[in-house]
Amino acid sequence: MSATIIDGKAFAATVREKVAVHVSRLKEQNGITPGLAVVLVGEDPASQVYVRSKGKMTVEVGMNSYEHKLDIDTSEADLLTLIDTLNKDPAVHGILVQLPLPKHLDEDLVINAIDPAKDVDGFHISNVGLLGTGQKSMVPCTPLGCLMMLRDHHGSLSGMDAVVIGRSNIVGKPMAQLLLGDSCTVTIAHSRTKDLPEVVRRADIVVAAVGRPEMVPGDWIKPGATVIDVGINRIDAPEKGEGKTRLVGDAHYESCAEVAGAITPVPGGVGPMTIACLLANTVTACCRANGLEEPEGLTA
Ligand SMILES: Nc1nc(=O)c2c([nH]1)NC[C@@H]1CN(c3ccc(C(=O)N[C@@H](CCC(=O)O)C(=O)O)cc3)C=[N+]21
Repeated sequence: MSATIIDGKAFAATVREKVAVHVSRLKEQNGITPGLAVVLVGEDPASQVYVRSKGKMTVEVGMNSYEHKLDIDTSEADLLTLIDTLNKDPAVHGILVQLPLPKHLDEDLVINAIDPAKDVDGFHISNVGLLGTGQKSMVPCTPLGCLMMLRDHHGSLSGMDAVVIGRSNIVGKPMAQLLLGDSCTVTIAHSRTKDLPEVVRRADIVVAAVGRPEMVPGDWIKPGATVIDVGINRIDAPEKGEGKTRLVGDAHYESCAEVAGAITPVPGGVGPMTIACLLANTVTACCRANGLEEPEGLTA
């Protein structure tokens, strides 16, 4: 059997298209332009690339993009002052503070200083609590993108066995909540899980989100299962030439694709969906802030 490739890049383009339609409607009918503020502390090259790509796509869908680049040794007080200003700015509907932050800054404190209504990452404790209790919230972008692809591929997820590998606050835990919300039987596996291969072999849906290159081999996958690969790992690729690298996921793509029913590639899978969902969340936040009807199909 050879897996269907779930084309996250193409799917993300359709999500951005929907976002763009809603943005133009907001502009024409309501005179409102959604705005997304991205805060980057320090000069991590990978983070700079992501921030640039987010800014570009924000503008492409017709929204306003506000980039705040702060010095690596910015004080916590100064960062909190900026967040307070953005919280109060009516032109800003979404705020994203790029993670990880430099070590001298308390990540939890900073995230929880964001107005939950503008927390388009869905990382604020109040959004985490709302999601956990099945109430309307801002949903973390990566798990939301995974859910959209799964719903698109399967229709209903009800009754399916899902295994999420990884228990992070930004992917594993919210992913499990979303799958539970769609009536999957959910297992969260992690580094201490006993007999991980056996646990994964039971799954109809495998979400790999650990950040370990190619750690899930094909012989862990139940024939026909769907593999959602959240990992984006850069590894050496001497076969491409000296000093060259390539991106791989947390699943071993070739062997998994032989047994899976469907699989997301890396790159071109979950990554582009994460950014598309960030834009979707910004439109949702803008509609909620203005008491307007929310776009359909762009939230959980
Ligand atoms: N507050 C916060 N929110 C985030 O959502 C957040 C963050 N901090 N910090 C960094 C990570 C990383 N992240 C990615 C998004 C898209 C791709 C993406 O589109 N990747 C392409 C490949 C890009 C390449 O070629 O390097 C792909 O998978 O096809 C990757 C990584 C969001 N993050």
